[in-house]
Amino acid sequence: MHLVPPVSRDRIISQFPKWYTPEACLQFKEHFHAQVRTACQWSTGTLGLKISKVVVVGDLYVGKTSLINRFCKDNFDRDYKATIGVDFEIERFEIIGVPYNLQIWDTAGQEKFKCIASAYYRGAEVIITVFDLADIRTLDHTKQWLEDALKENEPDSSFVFLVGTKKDLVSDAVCERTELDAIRFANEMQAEYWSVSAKTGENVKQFFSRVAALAFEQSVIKELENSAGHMAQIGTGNLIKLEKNVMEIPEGNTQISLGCC
Ligand SMILES: Nc1nc2c(ncn2[C@@H]2O[C@H](COP(=O)(O)OP(=O)(O)OP(=O)(O)O)[C@@H](O)[C@H]2O)c(=O)[nH]1
Ligand SMILES: [Mg+2]
Repeated sequence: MHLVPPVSRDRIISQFPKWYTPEACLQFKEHFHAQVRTACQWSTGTLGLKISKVVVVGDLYVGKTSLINRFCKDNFDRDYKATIGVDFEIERFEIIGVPYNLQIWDTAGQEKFKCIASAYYRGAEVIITVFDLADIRTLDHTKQWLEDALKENEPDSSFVFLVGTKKDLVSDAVCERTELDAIRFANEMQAEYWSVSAKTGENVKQFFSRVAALAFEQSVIKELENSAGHMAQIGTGNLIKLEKNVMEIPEGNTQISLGCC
């Protein structure tokens, strides 16, 4: 029998992680939705794994692989090794007591690999669009990267993040100036904005915790809506039994409109 090791402490999320800046933030909430918390409390402890797909896109050399490696392996390589096509990592979390995985797809920024990479955009619950804070031209290209990724997905089905990397390479003044432009872009892209450094690790854990919490909550809400208040299936093959009157959700309501938490 294979025993699955426990999720590491820094992947256990019990409070809703905070945004980076209120000027480009997807949700201002500070707590998990009350109904989501209730549903998760009812889980039996024998849940299968729930998984969300995350796709990371952006120009070559902006630091996509480094960002993922800092988070998943806690390392940083100064040498550039171009990603060829795509690669992925699976990162385990436990969110308000429920096991949860992010499948993080790292794609190549080089033009010659774009057609391979774009084949993996489909079904992304989260799209992370990356640029280099030390190379402002890469910010200009983020809208095109996002457009290409959105084309492969249902409208309004993905959370979008805009991430400026290599924060350690720019002064605070340059970072602040670039952030003004980036926040404008983020608002136009309906994205949440973050500045990070894979080299120092600044904001990397906070960023991915935020990604995981938003994607987790969204997927639970979708399943509660689909279950129409009888039996919510959280993840493949795992059942969360719910009191009918507790979980009733108005029909056709796709917004998060379950009352304030
Ligand atoms: N100083 C600094 N360098 C970084 C940072 N992130 C990445 N780099 C460097 O930037 C270069 C490119 O990083 P990668 O992560 O390989 O870039 P990529 O976006 O994955 O590139 P492609 O795979 O070709 O699309 C490497 O030499 C990294 O060491 C950072 O936060 N700070
Ligand atoms: Mg790469």
